[in-house]
Amino acid sequence: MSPARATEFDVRVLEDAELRTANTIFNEAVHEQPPNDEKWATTRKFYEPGRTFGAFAGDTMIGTTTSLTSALTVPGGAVLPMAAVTGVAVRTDHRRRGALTGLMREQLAAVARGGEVFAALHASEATIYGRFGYGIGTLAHIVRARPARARMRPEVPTTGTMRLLTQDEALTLLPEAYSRMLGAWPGMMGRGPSWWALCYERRLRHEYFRVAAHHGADGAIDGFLQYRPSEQAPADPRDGVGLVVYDFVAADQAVANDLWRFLLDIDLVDHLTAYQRPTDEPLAAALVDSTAVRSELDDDLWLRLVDVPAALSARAYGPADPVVVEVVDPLLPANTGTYVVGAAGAERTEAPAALTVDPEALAMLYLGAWRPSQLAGIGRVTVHDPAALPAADRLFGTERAAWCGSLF
Ligand SMILES: CC(=O)SCCNC(=O)CCNC(=O)[C@H](O)C(C)(C)COP(=O)(O)OP(=O)(O)OC[C@H]1O[C@@H](n2cnc3c(N)ncnc32)[C@H](O)[C@@H]1OP(=O)(O)O
Repeated sequence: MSPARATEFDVRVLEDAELRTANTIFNEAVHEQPPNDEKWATTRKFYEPGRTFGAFAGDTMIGTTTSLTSALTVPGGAVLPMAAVTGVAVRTDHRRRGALTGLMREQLAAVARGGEVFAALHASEATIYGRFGYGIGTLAHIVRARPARARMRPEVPTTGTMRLLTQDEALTLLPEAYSRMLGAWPGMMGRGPSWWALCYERRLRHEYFRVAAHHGADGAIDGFLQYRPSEQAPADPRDGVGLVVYDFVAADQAVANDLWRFLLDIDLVDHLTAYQRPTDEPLAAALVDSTAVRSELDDDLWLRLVDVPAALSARAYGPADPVVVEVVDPLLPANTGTYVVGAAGAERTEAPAALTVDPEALAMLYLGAWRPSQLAGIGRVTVHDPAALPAADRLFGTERAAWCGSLF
């Protein structure tokens, strides 16, 4: 899909003094009350200097987008710079006139100029961002559990201890703990100070969130949870509340077991929802009653390869014969070209292409969320040489399912 729509608005980088207006436009677009002065003092910390754009009708800001400085773990373990796009909104009275298109064009051009290899976002609606070259790069499960029925099997390994953290402990201890786990999954993203301001400080200081950490045998934090009740406590506490888990990071399966055990053992909880769990998490099999949890497939990280040559050459590939892939990218034409992808890496070539992809399909393949043959079967990869598909499936496949696990 090509973003052919023209924009009738001026788009430029915002000054610091304009950020609160941008934040108000975003809050109103997602039906949230804009922050009061006290909450704004925390909220503004996630706006990094020079990374927020505004779209203007004359002197009036009518749309905005911003991004956090981040990074992406790619298959093989390399970590590359990424812009984590958020705060996207256009005022209701100026929609469908190209404001978003103008904002996306300017933002992607700036990300490319700044040398960030990827842009990524979580989409409010799945129909918006494909036209700008974003594709679903990682999938996740929404897990719904009935704690009363969800008991762990006795043989499930346990390790270390759980502890509730104060707000200050969470804000000081978790960034370093997370950075040690960043390479564990392809698809995990770097969490810089602006991410912690947006997703921890703002929530902990102004809403009712709890944080619990897991300490390993050496005393270091190797897993943690952020959660809150999903609704008002019932008049009769015995009816139980709903709990929603916003963050769940574990260094390994034994730690994840303990985090789940902790969550499922919290008293006076009727139902529990955890978003963004890995699609290959074996939780149901860890329970006495495997039907006490239900998993629903969800889109997770929408990825945009901004520098295709750098992205293709940075990841590891599975063992297979090389395949020549053509990329057609009307929005960032420097990416358009033909690449030979093989077990040893990827580089530009003049050889004829076996497959042709647009940036959205490439993003869906890049972290292994889909196989090339799957996308070929639904017409989203153009096949010039069908014999190349099995090799392409092996090349782009990953040892474990990619997982992002960070909302923003
Ligand atoms: C990463 C995040 O921050 S997620 C949060 C995103 N923000 C929101 O969802 C807030 C509510 N929505 C909005 O603010 C706006 O509707 C936006 C930002 C989604 C779209 O802004 P607009 O200025 O109306 O988009 P624009 O006019 O540039 O449209 C671009 C194209 O996307 C399409 N499009 C835009 N919004 C939608 C939508 N919600 N559903 C389907 N298609 C859409 C348009 O039809 C248009 O298609 P075309 O080029 O083929 O004609």
